[in-house]
Amino acid sequence: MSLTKLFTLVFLRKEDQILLGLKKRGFGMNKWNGFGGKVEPHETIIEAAVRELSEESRMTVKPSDLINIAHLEFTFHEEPVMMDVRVFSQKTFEGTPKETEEMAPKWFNIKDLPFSKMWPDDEIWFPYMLEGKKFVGKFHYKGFDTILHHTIEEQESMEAFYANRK
Ligand SMILES: CNc1ncnc2c1ncn2[C@@H]1O[C@H](COP(=O)(O)OP(=O)(O)OP(=O)(O)O)[C@@H](O)[C@H]1O
Repeated sequence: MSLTKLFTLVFLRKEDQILLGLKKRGFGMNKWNGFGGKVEPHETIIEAAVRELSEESRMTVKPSDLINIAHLEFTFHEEPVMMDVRVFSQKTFEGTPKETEEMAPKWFNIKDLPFSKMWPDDEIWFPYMLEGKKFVGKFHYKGFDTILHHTIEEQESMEAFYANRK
């Protein structure tokens, strides 16, 4: 793999609901997803997670409140780039979700998620997140609709996973 790009992905939770946003432009357009984007060179992963959440939904979280629940890796057939996605979940936040240039946010009941309008990998790993598990998921795509293969491994802690990764 010649190039790794770092991304964040944040999910806010409220009772039996989860906040998703309909992406209005760019990568993943017309799909529901959590809020996130590329980590810029001058910022930490946590700073990027807080910034992207605010830019895309106008919701605010304290950096120290964000809980890293998963690490996802996406690769694409015959593409040299690996997407390294850090996933966070949080029940403590401030604000009312507002539509922005990039996303239209909406609360969904966790039993009624719009998987047919989400990334195909979401349907595979969301159950782990919704059960409160920590995990590492790796997905290899052909195009943007077909997963050629994937793995998911539960983790004791994400800190231990990153510490033990070479
Ligand atoms: C392939 N399967 C996938 N499954 C679930 N989620 C996926 C994903 N692939 C990308 N994602 C997430 O989608 C966002 C893209 O962010 P993206 O719009 O590219 O970033 P950013 O806002 O910095 O871009 P611009 O400012 O528009 O250039 C980012 O949260 C990233 O984690």
